[in-house]
Amino acid sequence: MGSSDHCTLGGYHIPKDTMLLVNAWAIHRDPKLWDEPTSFKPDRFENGEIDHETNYKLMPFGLGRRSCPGMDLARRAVGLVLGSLIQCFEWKRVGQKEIDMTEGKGVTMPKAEPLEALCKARNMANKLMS
Ligand code: HEM
Repeated sequence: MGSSDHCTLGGYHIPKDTMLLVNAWAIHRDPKLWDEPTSFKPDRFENGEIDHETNYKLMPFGLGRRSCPGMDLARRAVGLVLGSLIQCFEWKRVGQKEIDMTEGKGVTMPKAEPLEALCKARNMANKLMS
């Protein structure tokens, strides 16, 4: 689906019927918007620093009328799934080599080198499942 009419966005003229894609990958790594954009710093999201009503620099679920309708479910599920994987299993990497975090190509950001890991159910997980 393209733009329904001519318009100007950020100084650029957008003709009618243009398909415009937002490069969230670049916005999420823009050093003008983020301090050390490629560092893992979860504390940057503490204290409600990012106000989702007025601040559009974080958009993992898109924005506006066509944003992801599964956002609330996904936000709950991600924490629950990750917490369950950590709580129920013991995880080990294969070998001693540091895990290569290089990004591969693709819309869903695959790892360039697939992650291989060993997992073993903890005792409490067996109790939980039985
Ligand atoms: C971590 C998990 C998820 C992420 C990161 C995610 C992200 C996104 C993004 C970026 C879009 C495109 C928004 C746009 O075009 O601006 C989208 C659309 C959509 N998502 Fe999700 N999503 C997730 C989980 C889910 C779940 C759990 C559901 C359903 C149960 C869901 C259903 C949809 C649907 C139906 C659309 C299309 C909406 C439309 O085109 O009007 N998503 N999602």
